[in-house]
Amino acid sequence: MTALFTPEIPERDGGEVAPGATLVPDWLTREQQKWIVDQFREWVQGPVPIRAAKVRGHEMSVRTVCLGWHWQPYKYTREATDVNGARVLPFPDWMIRLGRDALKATRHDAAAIRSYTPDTALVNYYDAEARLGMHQDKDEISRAPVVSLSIGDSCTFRFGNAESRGKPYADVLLASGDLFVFGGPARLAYHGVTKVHESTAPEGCGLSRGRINITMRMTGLDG
Ligand SMILES: O=C(O)CCC(=O)C(=O)O
Ligand SMILES: [Fe+2]
Repeated sequence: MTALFTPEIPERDGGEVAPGATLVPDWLTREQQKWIVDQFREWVQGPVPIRAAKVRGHEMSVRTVCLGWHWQPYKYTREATDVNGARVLPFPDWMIRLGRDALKATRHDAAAIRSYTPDTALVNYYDAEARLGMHQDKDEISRAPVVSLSIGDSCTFRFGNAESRGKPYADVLLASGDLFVFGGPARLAYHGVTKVHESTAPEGCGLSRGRINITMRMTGLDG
């Protein structure tokens, strides 16, 4: 019944969502989105294939493949000891450049841009039912900004505060091509994905169903 009425899709406004957190709608061109989806199709095959990470024995609904460092709840390793023991693919140079461009687009200062060297990316795939509970990205030692890119179906992204999973938070729409950067006072804010909006992927983005999200990060780890 509820589906007969307007679904709760948040507004899609660019700008500052919270101090330190900025949304830039339509940041990636369709061509860039499609090119990244082509890379994704290779990443998922391995050497460490895409998988649902297990949290306290339960598989997450989101599936993840990593670049540079492998993330598992709740640490980074070079080898995917929770999957097949293989070493993850190296972090691509083009993604470092893209990360710096993202900081430029969100008005970070020159020193922050120059020193930004992301060394891990968590590449998530969401089908229409997938969700991501409210969490902090805090397994990194570095507190450099997190750069998030979305491709495919849009989602409702909940961005909250650093104190608790609860209010205050803002619900924003992340659509295909959008950039979201959170750093500074927002770096440890709780956030999650409450809903994927099925069949909203635009023509030409390279993905006909589901949603890809890439978060690049600086781990601050050596070796
Ligand atoms: O899918 C998203 O937009 C957020 C992903 C995320 O928070 C994470 O991978 O830690
Ligand atoms: Fe996160």
